[in-house]
Amino acid sequence: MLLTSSPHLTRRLFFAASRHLSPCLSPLAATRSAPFLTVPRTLRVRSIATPAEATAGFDEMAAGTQRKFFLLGGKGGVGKTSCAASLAVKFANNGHPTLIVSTDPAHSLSDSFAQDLSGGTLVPVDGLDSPLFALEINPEKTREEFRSASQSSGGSGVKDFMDSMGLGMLAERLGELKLGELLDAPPPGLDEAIAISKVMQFVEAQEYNMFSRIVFDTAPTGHTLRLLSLPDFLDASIGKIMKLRQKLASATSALKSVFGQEGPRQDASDKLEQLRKRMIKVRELFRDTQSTEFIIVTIPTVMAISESSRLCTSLRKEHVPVKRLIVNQILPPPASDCKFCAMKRKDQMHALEMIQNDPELKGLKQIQAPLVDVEIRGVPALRFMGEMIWK
Ligand SMILES: Nc1ncnc2c1ncn2[C@@H]1O[C@H](COP(=O)(O)OP(=O)(O)OP(=O)(O)O)[C@@H](O)[C@H]1O
Repeated sequence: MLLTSSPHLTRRLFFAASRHLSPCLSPLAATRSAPFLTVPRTLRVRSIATPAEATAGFDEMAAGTQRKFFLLGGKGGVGKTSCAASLAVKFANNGHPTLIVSTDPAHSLSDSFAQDLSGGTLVPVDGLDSPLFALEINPEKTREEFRSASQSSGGSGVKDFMDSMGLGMLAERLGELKLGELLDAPPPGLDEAIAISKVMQFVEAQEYNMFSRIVFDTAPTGHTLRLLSLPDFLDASIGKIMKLRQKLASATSALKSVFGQEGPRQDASDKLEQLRKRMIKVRELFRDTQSTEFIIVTIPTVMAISESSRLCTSLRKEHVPVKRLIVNQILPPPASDCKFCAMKRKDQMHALEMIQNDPELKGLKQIQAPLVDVEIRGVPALRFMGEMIWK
């Protein structure tokens, strides 16, 4: 079994399990003439690219036992899950009971850890000495929970019912507030916002107090931006529902016996109020510089860096703390006369220069991570990646 707490041994075992690409494409090819198990890999992957911070500042990230949240996000396929999972493993190895949460509807935590972490509940990750748990949020389930609470508290079902009771005027008001639209056809991104509120529910509960580091593997940029702006929208929308419910309560007091649903309606009302409170907490959490940090993950291509710059602008607009930028999958200088590698590397260097000149990104602490010639999969590989990135 590929489990060990020794970084050196981990590296050796990881390499032993490695699958090799074409020597031309392999950034490590030049050093492969020597038996590869004995070559210190850290030396081989350090000599890359343009100015970057020497370390990620992991000590600062790991300092203190108060709970901290790290959200990793960026363009699709840049390595968000690998970076998030490697950070979670490193936190756990440093003694932090850690939870990694995927808010990406297309979960890949199970693939990244090479073990089944699905099911929408906390699952312990095997292969570590210290506690690491994973949670792949099930958006469909949370959407249904929200929908049923909403439907029973003023959605289109209530509207039809009120029409039939001859309370057309109130029904029109419902129409004005577009509640039917909100409740019957939730806007894109609602799944994630609800999912995050679910996470709050988890972290508020006593038995989850143990986690001092919570790492979020978020969905690609578009979804994540909607997630970050939705708490405001939902807070306002739910607020409207709540106000309307109060109006309804007085307007229909004479018909109470007909409605005859005080118990269930109160339940639904409470659920909405709880949801609204959680939304406010989520919004506060996203903006709290003491406890939260959004780490942008990118790769050295013009497209990815342009998108990262826009993401950074949006995060700042939302007052989400962002300090670090991971530039993943950087090719080391080609050690052979591979023209493809030379061209690719030149392209990457050009993209890295963009970061230095980008008003949004140039102030971030830049962490460069090399493209390695094996797929990052399983705890030993993630531990290895964590040692490269989170220094
Ligand atoms: N530095 C790296 N070197 C080599 N392979 C890498 C590196 N980083 C990530 N990968 C590989 O790239 C692929 C995509 O990585 P990952 O799933 O972490 O990206 P993602 O941004 O989370 O993707 P998605 O947007 O689809 O969720 C995986 O096969 C992973 O092993």
